[in-house]
Amino acid sequence: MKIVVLGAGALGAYFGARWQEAGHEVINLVREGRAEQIEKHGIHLHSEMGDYTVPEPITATSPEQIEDPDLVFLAVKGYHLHGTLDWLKQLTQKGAKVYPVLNGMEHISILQKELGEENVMGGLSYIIATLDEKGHVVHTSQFHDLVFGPLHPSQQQICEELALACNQANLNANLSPNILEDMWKKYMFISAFSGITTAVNLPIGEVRSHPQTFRIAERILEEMKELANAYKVNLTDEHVANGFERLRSFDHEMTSSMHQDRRKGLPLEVEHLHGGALRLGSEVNLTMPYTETIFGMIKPFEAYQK
Ligand SMILES: NC(=O)C1=CN([C@@H]2O[C@H](COP(=O)(O)OP(=O)(O)OC[C@H]3O[C@@H](n4cnc5c(N)ncnc54)[C@H](OP(=O)(O)O)[C@@H]3O)[C@@H](O)[C@H]2O)C=CC1
Ligand SMILES: CC(C)(CO)C(=O)C(=O)O
Repeated sequence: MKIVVLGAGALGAYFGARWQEAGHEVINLVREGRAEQIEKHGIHLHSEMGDYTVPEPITATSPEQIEDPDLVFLAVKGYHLHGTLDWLKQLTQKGAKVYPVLNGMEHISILQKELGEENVMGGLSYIIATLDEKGHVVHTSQFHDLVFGPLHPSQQQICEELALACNQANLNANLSPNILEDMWKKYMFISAFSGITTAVNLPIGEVRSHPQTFRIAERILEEMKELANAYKVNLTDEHVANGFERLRSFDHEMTSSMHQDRRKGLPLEVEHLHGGALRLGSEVNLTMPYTETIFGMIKPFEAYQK
């Protein structure tokens, strides 16, 4: 497959490298700064699932340099989504489908409106990865999972081709028959996990040691379930219980990517995640007091620089 990685940061560079390792053609479509960094230091994975150096990383700095792309793996932060739309339009006009892997939900309707429903697949990822000072990927979890599926009947074939490509690679992949529900499950979970860890600036183990604090995470799961239900996605109390159980099962030091970003003094995706949930809630007259409080607590750090 010919895969364009748009957003060759922690997650994009990681999965791009895994596909390339399996023999697929991967083009990292990057801005100037990242192009220079890749030129200087290459793409390297420090990974619990096996280190890997991409022998000859391919970069492009404009879609005009790319012919016949099959797929765009879109792995930018929510606050960079709008900056990718022109390039995405050019790539979809060249025949590519877009697999967005961003946390959250708001980006889906934006992409569908801008690119056409037939061009936007559903997707998400479970991984814990970040970039070091050389722009190398540091992958610190035992999981490196991709979940994807069609949001439009015309996408079944590309999803099956991607599943085959993933089967050949050092990663876990799941072609989901109900990707919308899976995305909402992740959105529910990440709103609680990233919300509580980022707001109190502590890893999940510390949060768990204070039941009053941990309870807030459970309340956010419940609010997100109500929100999904308001959008006719059937999340249940069992999904809430599973999400809460997952938070219980994480290692003491485990934390969310948003909290890692707060620690590094990087911008935060809180507007896309919690802000997006509140906007969706207000459209269906759903009040979400815990989500609103967490949103307000994180907001001052959104553009915080060390
Ligand atoms: N990291 C993780 O463990 C996980 C992340 N996610 C989600 O995945 C998404 C990506 O996260 P992550 O990989 O951590 O983010 P990173 O910040 O590491 O990477 C994002 C990359 O996008 C690039 N980018 C931004 N705008 C553009 C543009 N217009 N054109 C080309 N490249 C662009 C940035 O490059 P530049 O240097 O030019 O700014 C950067 O390299 C987020 O939504 C996150 O929530 C989900 C699960 C886990
Ligand atoms: C829940 C987790 C760690 C797993 O991928 C994640 O998505 C994040 O922190 O952004």
